[in-house]
Amino acid sequence: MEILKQDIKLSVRKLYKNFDGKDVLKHLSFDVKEGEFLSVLGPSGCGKTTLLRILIGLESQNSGEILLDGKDISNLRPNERGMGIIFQNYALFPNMTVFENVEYALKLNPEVKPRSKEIATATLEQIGMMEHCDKKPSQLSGGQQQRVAIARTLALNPKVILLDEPISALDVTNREIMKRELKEIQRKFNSTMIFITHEQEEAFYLSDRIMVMSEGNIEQLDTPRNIYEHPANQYIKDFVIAHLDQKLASLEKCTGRGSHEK
Ligand SMILES: Nc1ncnc2c1ncn2[C@@H]1O[C@H](COP(=O)(O)OP(=O)(O)OP(=O)(O)O)[C@@H](O)[C@H]1O
Repeated sequence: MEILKQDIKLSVRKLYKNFDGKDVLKHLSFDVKEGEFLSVLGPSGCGKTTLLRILIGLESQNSGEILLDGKDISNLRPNERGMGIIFQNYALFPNMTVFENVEYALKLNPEVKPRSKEIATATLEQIGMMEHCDKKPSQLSGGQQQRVAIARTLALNPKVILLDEPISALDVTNREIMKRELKEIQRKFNSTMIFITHEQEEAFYLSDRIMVMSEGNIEQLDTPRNIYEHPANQYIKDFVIAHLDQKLASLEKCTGRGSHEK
């Protein structure tokens, strides 16, 4: 799928990382479009987290470039990159209320500080958490805590939001709810999101495009439909398609519906 140059938000060029003599990212190149939800899908150890940590600046690459809105940010500090990150464990401040958690980083920025209350209120309202604004994180469900973590990131209006397996820590019911909410939030805020996951269904449900990785390489980068209909190689057939078909078959078995009835 071709991307027009003016649509590119983030551009990664020949990103290479070596840990203790092992090539963990093998010269990855890819673009992310403005407003796109891109999933990075791969098994444990394929380099997903390393990629995310390099993008946000928590880890440095051995070589390669990261361009955001055409500007080279490869060597900037994390807080200078204009990106936000949402971790699996939410990382909320336990002693602060929901409102204080969202307002905290806004107050640290002199430019937005005067409007910190207004921005925190608007974001919490949009995300449906204003009614819980005086609660501490421990008084919230896992899904609600995750929503606060998302509100805290969105309030800072980052150019790109990175999500490190944000759904995996939730129980099955909350995971389904969060999946739907995440998609809604992304549409509402028109955010550019890069979502790390090892769950095939999650990636297929949420993404505009999926980047499938194995052992530091990109195996395929395309829309869910194109990947399903035109798997690039045997790895995609085994790791992605076979898994999805298996899930579909067990779903049909549970509901008593055959594939011809779809
Ligand atoms: N700080 C580090 N020092 C040495 N090796 C590391 C370091 N961080 C990651 N690695 C190695 O790099 C490889 C990729 O790890 P990474 O965490 O990026 O994979 P992943 O796809 O995110 O896996 P998971 O889903 O289990 O988190 C692994 O072999 C891992 O052991």
